Amino acid sequence: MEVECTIPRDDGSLVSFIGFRVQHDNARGPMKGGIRYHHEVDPDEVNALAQLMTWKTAVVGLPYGGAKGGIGCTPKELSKSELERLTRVFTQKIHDVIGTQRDVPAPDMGTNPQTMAWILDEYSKFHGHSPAVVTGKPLDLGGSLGREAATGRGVVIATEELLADHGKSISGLKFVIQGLGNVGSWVAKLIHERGGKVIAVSDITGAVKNPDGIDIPSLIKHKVATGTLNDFQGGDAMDPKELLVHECDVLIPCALGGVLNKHNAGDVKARYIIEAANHPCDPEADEIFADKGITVLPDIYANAGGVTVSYFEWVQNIQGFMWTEETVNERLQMYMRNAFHHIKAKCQSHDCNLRMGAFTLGVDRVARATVLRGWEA
Ligand SMILES: NC(=O)C1=CN([C@@H]2O[C@H](COP(=O)(O)OP(=O)(O)OC[C@H]3O[C@@H](n4cnc5c(N)ncnc54)[C@H](OP(=O)(O)O)[C@@H]3O)[C@@H](O)[C@H]2O)C=CC1
Ligand SMILES: O=C(O)CCC(=O)C(=O)O
Repeated sequence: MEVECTIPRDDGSLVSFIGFRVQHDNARGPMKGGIRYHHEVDPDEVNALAQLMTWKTAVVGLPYGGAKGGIGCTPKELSKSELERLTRVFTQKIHDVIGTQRDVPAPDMGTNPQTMAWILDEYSKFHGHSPAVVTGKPLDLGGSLGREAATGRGVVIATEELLADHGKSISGLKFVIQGLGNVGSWVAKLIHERGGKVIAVSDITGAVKNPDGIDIPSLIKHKVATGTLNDFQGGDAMDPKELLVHECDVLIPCALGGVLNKHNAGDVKARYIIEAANHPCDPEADEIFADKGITVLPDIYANAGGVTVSYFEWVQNIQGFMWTEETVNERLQMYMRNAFHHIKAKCQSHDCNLRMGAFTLGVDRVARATVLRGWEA
């Protein structure tokens, strides 16, 4: 669905944005997926991201299908009240296609718990108080403990599983991270806490490196205070284009799609790539990585911690009972570990790599639900 959202700017002038909600599949349950605010949002991208959600929810065994939404805008150029008006108008246009048992949005790039609070409030004007219509909400409105950190925490659990499978652990390895937003900052923090050396980090404002390991809590403090990585005293500035091909053990893209492609894949020096972002590696890059013996942990598994804790949030809202953060984190670990073992089993039975194993697992589960419902052609 494509909708035009016209809002008054703070100066009274009118401006229009195009918003999308794509619902890909609901064989396994209500559709689920984030809403992205970014200037590159377009129908093809939202469609591809919605499909990824279908396979992702199936890979981790959640009772959901897949959807995704977005608005083509640059959130940093809009004031808080303009973002609120835009989110409310978008919700007015899509309220009758989303719903607790139909399609449940959540945050993605450029959106956050406040965005979800506005959607919840606007949706509830039409349908009555409906906390489970969105996840990733603020705690005061029924959000779950642990959701903010969940995608990053899931990425780190997935990384631990992969490294353990190769007889390694995070401690002492060198990591490079692209993006220091919700996902990237939690990935960096948790890797640092586990003794990994984060030797280079970038965001949209620049990149910083330190071969001895960056003090991540100080870097995050600096970014929160200044809004940028520039002028951080605990490392040297680097060319952001160099970041993805910087020497390291593990490369973790946590920002945009398509950043690893035929132009730079041949120069990547990492031994492992963990897809914390959605589709950061294009198919040509995948082939180059396979030839170079670089192991890629695919997005539909690696970043599934976010939607897993979104599921926990939805369950808590429906039950009207809040879990402790410890319970959320323990159950997240269980889902991520189980999924890794199920993917590995597919890799073994089909003699394929982790991406193919994850897709085979997800597609099989969706196909079984489709057939059981009697929907097959
Ligand atoms: N949030 C979630 O729960 C989930 C997110 N994902 C995926 O993870 C990725 C990141 O999402 P999230 O952290 O939520 O988004 P955020 O908007 O919180 O953060 C995005 C980060 O990417 C940085 N960035 C943007 N463009 C560039 C660039 N060209 N080079 C380097 N850094 C860049 C931003 O920089 P700056 O800080 O300067 O703006 C910011 O640090 C996306 O691909 C998303 O789809 C996947 C699963 C769940
Ligand atoms: O938490 C969710 O429901 C969706 C997260 C998401 O958009 C994603 O995994 O890409």
